[in-house]
Amino acid sequence: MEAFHYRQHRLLAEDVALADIAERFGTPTWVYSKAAIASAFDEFAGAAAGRRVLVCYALKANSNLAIIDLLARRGAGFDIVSGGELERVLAAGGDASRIVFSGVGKSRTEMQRALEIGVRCFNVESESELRRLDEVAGALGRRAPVSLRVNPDVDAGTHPYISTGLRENKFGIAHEEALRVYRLAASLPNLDVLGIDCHIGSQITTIEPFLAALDKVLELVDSLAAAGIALKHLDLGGGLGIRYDDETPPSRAALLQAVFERLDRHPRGREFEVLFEFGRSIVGNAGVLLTRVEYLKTNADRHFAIVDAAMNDLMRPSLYEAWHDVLPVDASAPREAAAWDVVGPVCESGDWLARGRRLAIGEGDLLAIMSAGAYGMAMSSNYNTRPRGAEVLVSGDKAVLVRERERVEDLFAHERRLPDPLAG
Ligand SMILES: Cc1ncc(COP(=O)(O)O)c(C=O)c1O
Ligand SMILES: N[C@@H](CCCC[NH3+])C(=O)O
Repeated sequence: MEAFHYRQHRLLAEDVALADIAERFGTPTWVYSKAAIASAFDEFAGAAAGRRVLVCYALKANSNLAIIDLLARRGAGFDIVSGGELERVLAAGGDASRIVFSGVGKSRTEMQRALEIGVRCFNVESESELRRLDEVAGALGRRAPVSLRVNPDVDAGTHPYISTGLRENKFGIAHEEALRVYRLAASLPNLDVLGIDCHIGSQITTIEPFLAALDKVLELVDSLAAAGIALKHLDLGGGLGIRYDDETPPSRAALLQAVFERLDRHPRGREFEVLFEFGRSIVGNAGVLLTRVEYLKTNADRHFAIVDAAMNDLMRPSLYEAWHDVLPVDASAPREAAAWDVVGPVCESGDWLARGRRLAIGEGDLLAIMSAGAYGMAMSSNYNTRPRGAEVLVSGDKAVLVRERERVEDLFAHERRLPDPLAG
């Protein structure tokens, strides 16, 4: 059964009516389905059965502690990109030895902390970072486990803002440079070269780019072996897309099977442990943003439904012109359907969540902005001093608060009025 579905015209999350959640917790509120998150992760884990595979959940997609906890209990590893995300994994009970640390700009402090707690691997993205990591590890008297993130120059066919595997992107080490940088890594005294890493982009809806990147990775693995550098793992990144509108991404199992088939054709393909860093495909369709219509407003040109969620809550539409389906929470009352622009209260013309949607809605109605589990709350801000919404996790007929709604006073709690010397 779909996690979000209608029963007698009422939209439910599992067995809980979204209208009841709005009543209990207010709006805007993010609602996640535990079963949907668990089954997405389990589909990856099931497809990997019989192989040495670690699916590392990319925290950046949604870093709520309850979600980390849920995935940690199912055996997930974690892909992090900051010291903050590292602390979240630990606070949620995740295991340091299952963390891979990605990102182009790791600070010394972040490196120290990650070495102290013993992360699984650093995905290093530049020569300077490699040298710094060696130095930081040496000062601590430790060895740093490393992979180099290589940039395979593969077009993943995604929105230009989220492609990462092209030569022009800031990510990774150019494919042609990789052998030289690996030699450097192998020569530095405080590093252990463990693997190779590659992540080509996000919301990828076909299998081909993953296989093209894997081929480039395997070519490198062979050149490295010839140079006497033997790797233990391949980290193939994340990036599998989901259905927002009419996309038809491969299933999680189909992607993993295609990858394993390709690996099996390589003479040493079975020797490597395989890591993945999936984010969106685990949580994206497991969450919605629940919002209430404040006002309807029609001018000569457009119909606007002004809702209580905005671009500060879900910025994907304004940032990428991303499509999110919009569903009425109560689909029973027939009203004349018009084409509505669903917009928020923020003072920006770019503040919209959906445009030109045929919806039958009235003031006070509840709407669900669908497929909002990934890069929703995680990318939200407090622009216009808007407290961010609550987060609720549903399991069966239970709904629990997993993040309280912010209060306005929280938002300026760390600010100061003019201190004395400047007050005059
Ligand atoms: C290094 C890295 N790993 C994993 C991910 C997760 O990607 P996705 O949510 O598309 O699976 C990202 C984001 O694109 C990333 O930058
Ligand atoms: N934040 C983006 C994806 C970027 C993925 C992070 N590398 C989105 O909402 O689609």
